Amino acid sequence: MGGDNTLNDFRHIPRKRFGQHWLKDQGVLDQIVKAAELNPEDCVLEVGPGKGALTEKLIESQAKFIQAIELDRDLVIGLKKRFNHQNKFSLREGDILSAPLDAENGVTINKVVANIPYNITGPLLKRLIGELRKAPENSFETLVLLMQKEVAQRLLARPGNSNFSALSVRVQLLAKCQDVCDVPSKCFQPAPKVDSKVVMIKPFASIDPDFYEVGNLLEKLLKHAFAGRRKKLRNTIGSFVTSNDQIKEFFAYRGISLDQRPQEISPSNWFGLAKALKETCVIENGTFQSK
Ligand SMILES: C[S@@+](CC[C@H](N)C(=O)[O-])C[C@H]1O[C@@H](n2cnc3c(N)ncnc32)[C@H](O)[C@@H]1O
Repeated sequence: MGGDNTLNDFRHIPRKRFGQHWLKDQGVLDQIVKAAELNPEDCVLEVGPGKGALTEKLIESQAKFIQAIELDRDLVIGLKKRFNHQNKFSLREGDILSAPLDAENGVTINKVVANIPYNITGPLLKRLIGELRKAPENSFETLVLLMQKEVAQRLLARPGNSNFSALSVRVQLLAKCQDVCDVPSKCFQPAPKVDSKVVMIKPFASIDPDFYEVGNLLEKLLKHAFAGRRKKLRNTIGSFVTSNDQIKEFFAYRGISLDQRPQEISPSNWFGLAKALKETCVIENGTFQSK
């Protein structure tokens, strides 16, 4: 495409505050695009096109339309020069945490493909896939995201794994996560201090609206339990479990014990526990009391 595809096409000193690490490994760029399984119906959102290494591959793919959002004004100038003649591409200057998530040509975006700025990973995931207490604004079919390995491992971890955390529970209740590939720091220029990973996230298509009411309580429960992740449940949430017969029954029915630690409890059991609590408890002064 146009021959202008090196990282040095336009001079720009990478800005740390924008998490700027240019992906230079063609093999990884290809794997990201392949994982997104782009077809002629797809409209893709790219977060932070930077100098356009991934953008170029997305434009070359079968996807119908690419909507990119870039925060750094200096990069926007170079990107416009490089890609604005492409009629399947549009660039919005703005912050992905507040910019509209629709495409400028009116087409509904169904996939997100991005090498994301690490410093906004948490709020970005919340905006793109929603939260336990709040549905997302857009329901995307697939997200293929390159992120810090440590965070990716938490998204992928299963109960019992040392990386299993409150984030694992939150995300796994909202989406299916799959490992795509590891990305060592040498694949970037400049190289970040940490390694990365590409993850495919498929948000669940239908989430019961009641989910978010229970989710609100589950959020409190997770904070409480994972604040003492090495502690047995008995010592964090034990008092209201043992004082409530229905919750005791729930533990027995699901085969959960108060001698377990929070990272041993599956996402569906966490949700079930929150649901049972919602039916039987109220929160007063930050603690659970039987209704
Ligand atoms: C890790 S770089 C990826 C650049 C390019 N996609 C690549 O793969 O080489 C992250 C990009 O996101 C941009 N960015 C940072 N914060 C942003 C935000 N809040 N909204 C939109 N873009 C942002 C940065 O300027 C940078 O271009």
